Amino acid sequence: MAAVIKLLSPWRFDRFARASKAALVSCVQLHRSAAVMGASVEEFNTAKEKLGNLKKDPGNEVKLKIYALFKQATQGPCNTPKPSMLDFVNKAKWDAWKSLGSVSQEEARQQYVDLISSLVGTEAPAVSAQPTGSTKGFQTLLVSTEDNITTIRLNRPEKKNAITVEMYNELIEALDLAGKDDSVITVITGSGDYYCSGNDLNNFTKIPEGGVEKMAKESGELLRRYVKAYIDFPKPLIGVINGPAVGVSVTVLGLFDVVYATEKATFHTPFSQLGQSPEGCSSYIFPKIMGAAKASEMLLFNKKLTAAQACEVGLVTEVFPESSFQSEVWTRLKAYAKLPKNSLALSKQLIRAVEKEKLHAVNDAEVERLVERWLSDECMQAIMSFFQAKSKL
Ligand SMILES: CCC/C=C/C(=O)SCCNC(=O)CCNC(=O)[C@H](O)C(C)(C)COP(=O)([O-])OP(=O)([O-])OC[C@H]1O[C@@H](n2cnc3c(N)ncnc32)[C@H](O)[C@@H]1OP(=O)([O-])[O-]
Repeated sequence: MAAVIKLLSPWRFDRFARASKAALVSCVQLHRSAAVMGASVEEFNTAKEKLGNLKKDPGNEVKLKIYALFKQATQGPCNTPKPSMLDFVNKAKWDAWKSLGSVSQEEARQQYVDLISSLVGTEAPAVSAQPTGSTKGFQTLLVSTEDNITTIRLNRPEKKNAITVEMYNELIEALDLAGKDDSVITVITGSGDYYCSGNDLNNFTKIPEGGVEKMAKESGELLRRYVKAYIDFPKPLIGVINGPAVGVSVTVLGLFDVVYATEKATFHTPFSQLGQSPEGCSSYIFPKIMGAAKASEMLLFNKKLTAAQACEVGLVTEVFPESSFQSEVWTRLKAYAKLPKNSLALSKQLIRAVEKEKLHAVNDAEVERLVERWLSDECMQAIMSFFQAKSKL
């Protein structure tokens, strides 16, 4: 580990940034005739320059992410042989690159730009009393505002963006800030090959002094606030589902205004498998949008839907081919974000107002049931099985 820290020290990092520039030149040459959507090569280039001007060392974990995104953006998925266990530095870099899986070069470029702008944003002096996504630093999210769009990117790709207690709290805060900033629309998406693997099951292993009852009560309160943040969100909220989605990351999609998915996304709510029960207002919204039987297949019998099936039942608005997903979706979102801000927000609020009270009541009831479930033998047994299976790998 000491070796990793040494290699990625600020001095070495500068060298890495300079080496990256050479690689970038070839990338620009390669792509100079291509029509570039999403983050352009120029934006990528600018982000790379901004990286060299960072005053604060962003830490090894972030540097590894920057490295991985750069490699993915310029060379594509990692196909090089795995370095030996004793080659700590190259192994750490290889692991970071490999964890991006099959993320496209275009998406990696977008994530690289978002990551650098979020790092620059946290260093920039506040220019306005009004909070904006781009001036807030988070540990588990990348939040940036550009072209009238605030993007909240779940950013634990090595854990498939599983939602820790910290991430729940940060998402609540990020949504609160996005609701108040100058952006016209807000987007939630994921880093890496998954959109999100749902609740981080390690949340259940951190038992406070008051015991499991206290843990269940606190988790319930957190979940209630988390779902409330979606119910009350005041402007259009768009899901850009870049890969598989599990559990609570699927259920809250019913509270989004529009959901765009890549064809490789899947939608899975394995609640009964985990001895749990539905949340995110899905016990009300899913039967409403897809009919009781289709909702039961998902919420009771753990049926995993493909993106096309999720679109057929109305959970997903539109499915895109993986190869053009990022460019098509972001082109469309940039056009949406040019529409009049207040008209969009007020129209969304009218649509939501009809059901708001009902949704809060459903949220309360679902949380109450889940708090009981978390204390049940069925649930504890299921969580133990997950960790037992993991330890056998
Ligand atoms: C609170 C409200 C109620 C919420 C309900 C829900 O959301 S219910 C839904 C709850 N969610 C679930 O039941 C999903 C549980 N997870 C899974 O079933 C699988 O991980 C997978 C199918 C998501 C991906 O399989 P794959 O073979 O492609 O990848 P991989 O397995 O190698 O994963 C890479 C690393 O990430 C780790 N990690 C990933 N997800 C979680 C998680 N949720 N938790 C903890 N850790 C998680 C994984 O352990 C591994 O860590 P390691 O070993 O490197 O230290």
